[in-house]
Amino acid sequence: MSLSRQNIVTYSPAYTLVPTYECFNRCTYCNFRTDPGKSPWLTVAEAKSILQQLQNQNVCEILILSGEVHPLSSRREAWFQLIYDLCALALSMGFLPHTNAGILSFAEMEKLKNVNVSMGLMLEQLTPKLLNTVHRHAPSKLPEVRLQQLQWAGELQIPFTTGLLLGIGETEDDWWQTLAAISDLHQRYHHIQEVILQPHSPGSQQTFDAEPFNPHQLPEVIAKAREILPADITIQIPPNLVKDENWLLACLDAGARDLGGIGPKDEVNPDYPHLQEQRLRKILHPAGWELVPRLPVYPQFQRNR
Ligand SMILES: O=c1nc2n(C[C@H](O)[C@H](O)[C@H](O)CO)c3cc(O)ccc3cc-2c(=O)[nH]1
Ligand SMILES: C[C@H]1O[C@@H](n2cnc3c(N)ncnc32)[C@H](O)[C@@H]1O
Ligand code: MET
Ligand code: SF4
Repeated sequence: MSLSRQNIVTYSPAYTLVPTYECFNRCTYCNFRTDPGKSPWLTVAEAKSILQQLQNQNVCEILILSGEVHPLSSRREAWFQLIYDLCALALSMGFLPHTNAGILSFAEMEKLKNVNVSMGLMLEQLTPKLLNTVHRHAPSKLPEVRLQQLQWAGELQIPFTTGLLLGIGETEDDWWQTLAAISDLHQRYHHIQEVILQPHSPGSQQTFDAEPFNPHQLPEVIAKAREILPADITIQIPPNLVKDENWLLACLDAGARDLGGIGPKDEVNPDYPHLQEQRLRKILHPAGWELVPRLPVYPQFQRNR
């Protein structure tokens, strides 16, 4: 690698499609979900008209981010088919789909592999303590179920994004254990392309009454994560959740090298708008960083389709 490339920070010009906001889980930090049956689903026709407007706008990634229909619900199959059809549509229009639709069966994951360039699922935190608090009514957040998703993605050789949600009642030791688990799985399957360190950021819809994760702690977490994770995993931080410019720069100094998907709306944290790309450049450039767009699949994972 040439010296000049050491000061590069990447981001993915992205647009988020939401098949449905309805979710049978009730994570208390969630600002996204509605109750089952309470939100109309996105139609393929609506998605097509959105995607047509995005053509020639330099957007590559279509993030398909969804609330979850219960695996035993009679509506599960239609839900899955919609997600599949949205991915296939995006691909056919020249975009690169990345799906995070929560917990999938092995067969569902195997099918989605054919219409995604990469996929994602946050581990959040592996400590079972959270099942008594923020995840009490969220069966999809069982630690062993989420770890198994990462293992299946490895078996299927799907380039994968995962991460930690920070500040939801875990301890520092819990961070290192969750990171070590990601590291172990990657050493077995070599499929994790990036790890998101996502600071809990309270929004107007959530019931979880806690402070935002202290951004001043983030550089320390990143530095330790850099030590725990294999060097070929990139650390991603969401710039809209790290408001202070100096702390954003401190995160880069600590080892973060990617700013994730940047688009018109952060569907998970709608109360935290993204800075314009030009504004970000103005913050990063004086500090010696070059902001460069990337695809939702990292070069080392790119295969001919
Ligand atoms: O704009 C966002 N993008 C989110 N993304 C997308 C991410 O920033 C990247 O665009 C993708 O990882 C593809 O590179 C996620 C992807 C995942 O697989 C798992 C969780 C997230 C969470 C967010 C998020 O909160 N906001
Ligand atoms: C899609 C991902 O978004 C994250 N997520 C969900 N709610 C919040 C919040 N209030 N603040 C920050 N991140 C959140 C979770 O980690 C989830 O897996
Ligand atoms: N429901 C999925 C999860 O939590 C993805 C969207 S969260 C707003 O993993
Ligand atoms: S965070 Fe994901 S799983 Fe949890 S309630 Fe929200 S949409 Fe559902």
